[in-house]
Amino acid sequence: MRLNDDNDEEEGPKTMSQCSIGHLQPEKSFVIVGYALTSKKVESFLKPKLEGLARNKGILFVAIDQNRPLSDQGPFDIVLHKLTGKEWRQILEEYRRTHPEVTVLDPPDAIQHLHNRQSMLQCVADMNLSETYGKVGVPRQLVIKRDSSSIPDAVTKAGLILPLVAKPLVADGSAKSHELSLAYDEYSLQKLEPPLVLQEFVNHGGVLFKVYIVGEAIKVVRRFSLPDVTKRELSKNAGVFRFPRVSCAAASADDADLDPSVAELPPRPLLERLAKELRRRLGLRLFNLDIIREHGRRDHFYVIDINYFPGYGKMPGYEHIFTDFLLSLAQSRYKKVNSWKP
Ligand SMILES: O=P(O)(O)O[C@@H]1[C@@H](OP(=O)(O)O)[C@H](OP(=O)(O)O)[C@H](O)[C@H](OP(=O)(O)O)[C@H]1OP(=O)(O)O
Ligand SMILES: Nc1ncnc2c1ncn2[C@@H]1O[C@H](COP(=O)(O)OP(=O)(O)O)[C@@H](O)[C@H]1O
Ligand SMILES: [Mg+2]
Ligand SMILES: [Mg+2]
Repeated sequence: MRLNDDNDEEEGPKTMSQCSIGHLQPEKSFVIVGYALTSKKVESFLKPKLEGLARNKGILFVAIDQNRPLSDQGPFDIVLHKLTGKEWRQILEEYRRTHPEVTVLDPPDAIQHLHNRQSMLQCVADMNLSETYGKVGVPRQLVIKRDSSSIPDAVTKAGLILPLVAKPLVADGSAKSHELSLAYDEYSLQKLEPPLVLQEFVNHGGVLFKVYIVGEAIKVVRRFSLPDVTKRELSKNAGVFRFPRVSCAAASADDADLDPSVAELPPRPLLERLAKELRRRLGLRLFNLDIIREHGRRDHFYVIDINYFPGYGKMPGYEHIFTDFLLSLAQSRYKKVNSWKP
């Protein structure tokens, strides 16, 4: 491993993923990052600009071959991954146990915590963050494990107010886990398919904030979101409206001409508190939060979604932020190892 030489120049891509590490002997001078990602993720994240900048900073990305034992590959300084399945989780856990010198981003069990929409938001609810800069909570929600006919009763008992957003309980990245519905009336709730989370819909002016976290770094962008539901609309409409992949279809709202009270970003100190606390409680370093501001209440925020290793490719300047983060990890690991030496 070589420490950051701060050479920031961007140059053309070198597809190191196709090179043999042994041949280049990069372990002597480079930070080696093994990655296990879907081809979609490789395309959106591992763009030529990132690989080029990384290379200039002394970082090499090397594809992990899932058909070969992980221990036979590398050696890696860092392992970056976003794949699903129990088998893969077990491979990673075993690798973490046998290779404590490698930083695995992030621990599989911590990621697993985000694969359930109830446990995902529990940390935010427990924090009950309320301070000078505002209040951060989660919308009131109810988990329905089975029996759709019981939903109207359960909703009344819990005192949830319509409309409700119905989200699949499991958030494992599958297309199905992103199929959301908006339910306008109690009777129609029976049409929903458990297991799901029923969440109060919070009017937020049709814009949400994506808060990207990469280690200590935080970057916020605006995205268009579902429009507000007025009282009149609520009284006129009935039924369940389905949205197959509402969040992915949403365009950036950063350059849009928005009402300033809707567009104003959440206060930086509030986001820093929230991110710091969530990093600690979730045990994760790579994630984003979908945050909305209750329409008309400047300092009332709700976290509605947390995603592991999200679409960083859409985060402005992610190449610099990500490579700096990888170097900082390698540096702290280097310091630790050297402090053990006599
Ligand atoms: O595909 P992208 O680049 O839009 O990224 C997706 C994220 O979009 P975003 O960062 O919010 O723009 C997306 O965020 P949302 O859940 O849509 O808010 C997820 O993180 C998604 O991963 P998964 O399907 O939940 O495992 C992410 O998908 P993967 O790229 O990880 O498959
Ligand atoms: N409680 C809510 N109030 C208002 N809008 C919501 C709420 N929950 C979700 N949404 C809208 O639905 C979209 C998708 O919901 P989200 O929980 O982020 O699911 P996904 O994991 O599929 O992105 C959000 O980006 C937002 O536009
Ligand atoms: Mg989302
Ligand atoms: Mg999500």
